[in-house]
Amino acid sequence: MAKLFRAVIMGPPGSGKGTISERIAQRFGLTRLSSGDFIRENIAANTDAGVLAKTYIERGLLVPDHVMTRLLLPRLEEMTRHSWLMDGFPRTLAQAEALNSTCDLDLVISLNIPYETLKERLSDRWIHPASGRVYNMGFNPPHVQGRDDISGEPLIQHDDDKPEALVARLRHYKDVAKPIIDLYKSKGILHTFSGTETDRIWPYINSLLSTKIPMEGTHRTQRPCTRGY
Ligand SMILES: Nc1ncnc2c1ncn2[C@@H]1O[C@H](COP(=O)(O)OP(=O)(O)OP(=O)(O)O)[C@@H](O)[C@H]1O
Ligand SMILES: Nc1nc2c(ncn2[C@@H]2O[C@H](COP(=O)(O)O)[C@@H](O)[C@H]2O)c(=O)[nH]1
Repeated sequence: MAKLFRAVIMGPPGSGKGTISERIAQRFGLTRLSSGDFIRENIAANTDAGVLAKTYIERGLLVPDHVMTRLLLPRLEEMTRHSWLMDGFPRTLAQAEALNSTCDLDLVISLNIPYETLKERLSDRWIHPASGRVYNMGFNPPHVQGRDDISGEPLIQHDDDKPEALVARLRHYKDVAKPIIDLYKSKGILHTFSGTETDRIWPYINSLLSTKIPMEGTHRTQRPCTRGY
């Protein structure tokens, strides 16, 4: 069995999940899986799941668990020969339990970023809706202000990225994330990183993963992801 490594990255809105998961994918050659990207693909393809998911996203709500698990878990079953890092799933305990019945995770990264930092980042966050590409006027601005670097299409800001929406969003995140964090802590696979700058957190994540991700040539047995949900 070729070496495999499966991990999840979680954190509140604006914590740098997308930013850090891109760096991890590039540095360690993992496949980056993003629940948001899966949803956008289904919305663009006008699938039943995409049409349903859109009605929730447009209201700034989480997509129902059964829709997310039906959307994501079959994709994980196709990834039995790949190492991956999942960004954005699980977001609820039900999702974590569904994932747990399907795949063995090696590691979970949890980002613990102060409220004021989240508020500042989200107020400067601009997104290309179709691709989910993310920019920040202070951290990674687009080449042309207001335009996506790849498509040139306009960037937008999410209403729920506004400061007045963040307090409620953050409270909801803490409520739903706590049992997931407790679950992974009890499994001994949770690693929490705190700070206000991704560039200062990154070296610690990099060195942790360098010790955890199997080198070429090492072999580990691991059950493939199977339809356990
Ligand atoms: N695991 C999930 N369960 C339920 N809904 C999800 C899940 N992942 C994504 N979504 C929905 O899709 C939307 C877009 O997800 P995406 O991760 O791209 O952006 P985001 O969650 O707003 O990012 P951030 O956490 O940085 O604010 C989310 O706002 C949420 O409504
Ligand atoms: N000013 C900073 N902005 C940052 C940093 N790391 C990420 N970001 C930006 O914040 C949002 C949220 O990141 P996401 O990856 O969770 O979407 C996004 O706009 C990033 O570009 C940082 O250290 N400083």
